[in-house]
Amino acid sequence: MTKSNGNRSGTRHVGATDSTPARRDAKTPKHLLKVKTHATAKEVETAVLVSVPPRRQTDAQTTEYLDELAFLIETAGAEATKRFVQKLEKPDIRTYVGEGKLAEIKAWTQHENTSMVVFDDDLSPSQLRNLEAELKVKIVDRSLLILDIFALRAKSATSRTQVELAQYQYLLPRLTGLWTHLDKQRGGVGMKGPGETEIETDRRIVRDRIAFLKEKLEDLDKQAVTQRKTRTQTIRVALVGYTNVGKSTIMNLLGKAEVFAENKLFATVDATTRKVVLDNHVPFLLSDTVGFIRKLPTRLIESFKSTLDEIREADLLIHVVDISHPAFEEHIEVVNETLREIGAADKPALLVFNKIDQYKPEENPAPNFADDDPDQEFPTDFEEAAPRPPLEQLQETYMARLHDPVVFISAQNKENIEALRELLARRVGELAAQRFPHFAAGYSEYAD
Ligand SMILES: Nc1nc2c(ncn2[C@@H]2O[C@H](COP(=O)(O)OP(=O)(O)OP(=O)(O)O)[C@@H](O)[C@H]2O)c(=O)[nH]1
Ligand SMILES: [Mg+2]
Repeated sequence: MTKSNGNRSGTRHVGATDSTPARRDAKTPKHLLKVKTHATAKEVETAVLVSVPPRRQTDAQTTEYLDELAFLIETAGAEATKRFVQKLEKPDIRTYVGEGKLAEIKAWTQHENTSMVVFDDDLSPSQLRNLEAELKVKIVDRSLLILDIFALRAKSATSRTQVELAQYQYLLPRLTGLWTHLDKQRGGVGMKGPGETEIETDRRIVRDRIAFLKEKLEDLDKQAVTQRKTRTQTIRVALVGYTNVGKSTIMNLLGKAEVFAENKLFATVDATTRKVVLDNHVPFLLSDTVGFIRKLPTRLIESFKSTLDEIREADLLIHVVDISHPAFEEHIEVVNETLREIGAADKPALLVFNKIDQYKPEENPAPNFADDDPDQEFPTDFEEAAPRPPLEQLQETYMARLHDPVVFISAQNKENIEALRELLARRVGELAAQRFPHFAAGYSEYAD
């Protein structure tokens, strides 16, 4: 772990890791790369997490969200070492947190090894600038963090172009802040200086680049559409769900594919499609897709259009849920909401509750910042989360409550996979019978 203070004296970080397509692409202007790239430290970077929950949010939820943010940080290759929480009606317009909290954060970052301060929301360009001026460490917001992870994971031409486009769209309104490191050199010179001209030049370059990337994506999209047209004779099924729930693991089980599955968020960024034949049933195409997460910026969702087309064009969705996660019900909501946003909410779906091996009833998710964080301002109003019911009870509740078929499995221990296969084969059979009625006689044995 580094003893020096991270990026304090270095170039500021505005959206790229060393692995970003932006950086590898020879067409990106050199001077832009210089300002937008930070050295990916060989040592583990340390991060301070900051959250401003609205007053109605329970402490258990706040902990849950901070745990998720810490997991995102870990996935990006850094380590969360401290959490600051301030309950406010809404974040401060100037510095996201209030003055007092900002002073506390500053005192901490000055005395403890801190590479960056990470905010669990998106910051406005002016908040970003003010915080950077005040704290003098790398400032990272939620979009930037997710973009960094996507950049690390994106492999295909399409997903790399999508990430690069999203990075430049993130960068554009924030370009003014890029020149703050010149302030000292400019001294008493007024606000209009060579810096401003350079910003305008950079804005133009970035806009050109955005236009170029959009065109490139359109071309890639056309190719993908042509490719997908050849698949119209086959039923298409897409795995969807919150990130890290086990989609790729299920894909590997059903599709005999080797898809990268890992206990990290956003292990999958590229969509993968495999032909699946379950025993003697109707063959179908199964796609593994990028996971969803709360507060996923709409802009980011939009730039992943081609990946999400895989979901939009599917005949059936397998919505995978990690039932061992304390916030699984909220995750279901986030996924349903995201499906609504991308126009895929009305598709037939199977709900698959995964990780039953890890489900622990009676467990209360307790806030863990209460004990070790003297800064928190609301220790008294901790609301206990209700204990979780036994698995059997949960199963009955869900089976009774939902219209869609439900199945409970452990992809890891291969528990109840047969039930999933049967359900899937039956649903695909039914859909095939509707889509291709003239063939119906051929598979009447399972289209019951
Ligand atoms: N205990 C347990 N772990 C599981 C199970 N299924 C998957 N996992 C683990 O959960 C982690 C995430 O699995 P993935 O298959 O990568 O999840 P994903 O939904 O594809 O994740 P992203 O691509 O990141 O959105 C891995 O470490 C898996 O080994 C299960 O049934 N039980
Ligand atoms: Mg995956």
